[in-house]
Amino acid sequence: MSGSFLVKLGLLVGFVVRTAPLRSAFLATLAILGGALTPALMAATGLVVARAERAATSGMDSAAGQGLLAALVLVGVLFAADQALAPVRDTIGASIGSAMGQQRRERLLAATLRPYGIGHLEDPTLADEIRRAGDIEWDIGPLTLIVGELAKFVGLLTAAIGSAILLAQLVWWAPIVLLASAALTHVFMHGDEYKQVREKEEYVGIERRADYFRQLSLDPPMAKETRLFGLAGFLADRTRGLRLEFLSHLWRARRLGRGPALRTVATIAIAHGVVLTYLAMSTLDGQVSPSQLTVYVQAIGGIVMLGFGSGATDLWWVYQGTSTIPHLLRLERRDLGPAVPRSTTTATGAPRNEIRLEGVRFGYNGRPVLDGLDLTIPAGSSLAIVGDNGAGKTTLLKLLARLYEPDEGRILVDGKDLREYDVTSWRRQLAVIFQDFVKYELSARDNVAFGRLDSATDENANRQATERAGAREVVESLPAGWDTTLARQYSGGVDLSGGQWQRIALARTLRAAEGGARLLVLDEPTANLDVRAEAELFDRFLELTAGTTTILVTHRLSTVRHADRIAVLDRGRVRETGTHDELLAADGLYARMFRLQADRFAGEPRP
Ligand SMILES: Nc1ncnc2c1ncn2[C@@H]1O[C@H](COP(=O)(O)OP(=O)(O)OP(=O)(O)O)[C@@H](O)[C@H]1O
Repeated sequence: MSGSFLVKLGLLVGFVVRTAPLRSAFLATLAILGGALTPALMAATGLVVARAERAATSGMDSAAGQGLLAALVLVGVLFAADQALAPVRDTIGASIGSAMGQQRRERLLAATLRPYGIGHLEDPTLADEIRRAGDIEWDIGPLTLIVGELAKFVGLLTAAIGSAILLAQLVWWAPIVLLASAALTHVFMHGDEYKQVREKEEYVGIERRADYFRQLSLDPPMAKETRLFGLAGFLADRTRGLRLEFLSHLWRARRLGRGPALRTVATIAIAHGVVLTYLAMSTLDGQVSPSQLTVYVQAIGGIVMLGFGSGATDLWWVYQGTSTIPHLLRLERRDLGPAVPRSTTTATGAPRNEIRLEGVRFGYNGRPVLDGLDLTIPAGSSLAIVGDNGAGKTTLLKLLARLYEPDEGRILVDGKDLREYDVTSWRRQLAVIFQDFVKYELSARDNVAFGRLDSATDENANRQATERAGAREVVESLPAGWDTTLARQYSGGVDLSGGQWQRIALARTLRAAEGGARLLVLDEPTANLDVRAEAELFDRFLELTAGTTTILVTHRLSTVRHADRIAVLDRGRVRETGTHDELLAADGLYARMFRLQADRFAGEPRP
């Protein structure tokens, strides 16, 4: 029980109170009331014993007999009240707990969504911190249970204080000795467990890794590959191994060594020996009556409860519960990246003239990907970007979408730095399909309508975009049409082929374009289509989007020739730009790439 525990406890209590002030006050009252019932019950039992002695000699009809009956009724009422309070306290505790869980989820989400970029989401230290601020699943109970446990512990503490007051009537030092012994034995028996909670926070990485293994085994798109490679058993073994590694730390901490066990026994023996001997001698001397003896023996139990049994368990839960809130608060304070900057410069209607990248440098973790890149994209034209794997094509698109900001250089849209524009309005000008576009496990309608959420219910627009993307037949073939969930894991759901998915994603982008997006960005949009479908679709696409600025990334150079201009990206820079014919005539990098692909398709290598 360190000072830091008390600070964390304060944070937890603060969180509880702010989440539900009235319910918390009611729960605290119930907990204290419930706790006070315990010493009251002890005193009432003493009364029963005292009156029973007198009633035994004077009979039940006597005043003493009536007094005994009254004392028995009192015991019954106190006992019933004790029993009735517990479920009410647990119910209120659980309701505050679930409100806290909800609050925490919302605050976690708000903190991680606040930055407008995505760089922070790729930071492993943040992923660990999110896990710590959430419920660490393994062996730590959900926050929902903690409030009830806290209330129970407050009850036990009240009961222990009441018991101490009762016992102090025997001799002032007895409660002090027993409280000290309860605290010491708790530390001897559970000290390592507390240390372990602190250490467990270091192991969230193991837990994340095990979650991933589980997902690899169970998530259908991944499971198909892992089964084929015969990885199922291996993954199960690795998951089990990681879990055991994680739990072994717990077990080691929980194993009660000989030293702590001996210290515990010795502490109890000495403390209880001293108090009980004093009590026995006082009873034999006639200073303590049998009824007082009954009360004192129970009071000893009431104090000791704090260190053992349910008191220890409650405290343990509370301790674990206190570990998550500081992480949440730290995460909220942590600089995860700039929040959406306030700007009154709307990007609506941009780009009208051009997008210009000037000396753009950008890298991940200090490793440069784009290195002094210059590129101009006239508004209303189509540009194809080609380059080897890893050349930085997708990275360039992400910079345009402001998912990252350039480390150096700038991106100008109509002569103004992109950073000056309001980021939300700029993103509304974009319609992007990334290579790894999202296959929403939702209805076909949602999958298309998400391109323009503010008019998602416009069925006509959804249909038109789908028709234009060549996805009408895909939707028509679905068992429940637009309402079909595009994932087999849901009842009535179906999965689509890679090409069908791509058409649906294209429909989503067109939906955004028809809703007013001015810059269409397609990262390998036709990689899953057959050659004929690709040619048809791309011709149609450029025709439909004529006048809209279009950036297309592709490895298929047969597609590229339809674009107004082509930019070749290599080693972080644009090395060549021009039309297909100009670049072939220049006989540079593009010409070499084109010949290589043409040879492959022709099947006859040229010299
Ligand atoms: N989120 C990321 N974190 C760290 N490195 C990254 C990240 N995304 C990409 N990279 C690295 O940046 C480089 C450029 O990646 P990028 O995806 O932009 O290339 P690309 O030209 O689109 O490649 P491809 O043709 O294979 O799709 C690669 O070396 C890649 O490993």
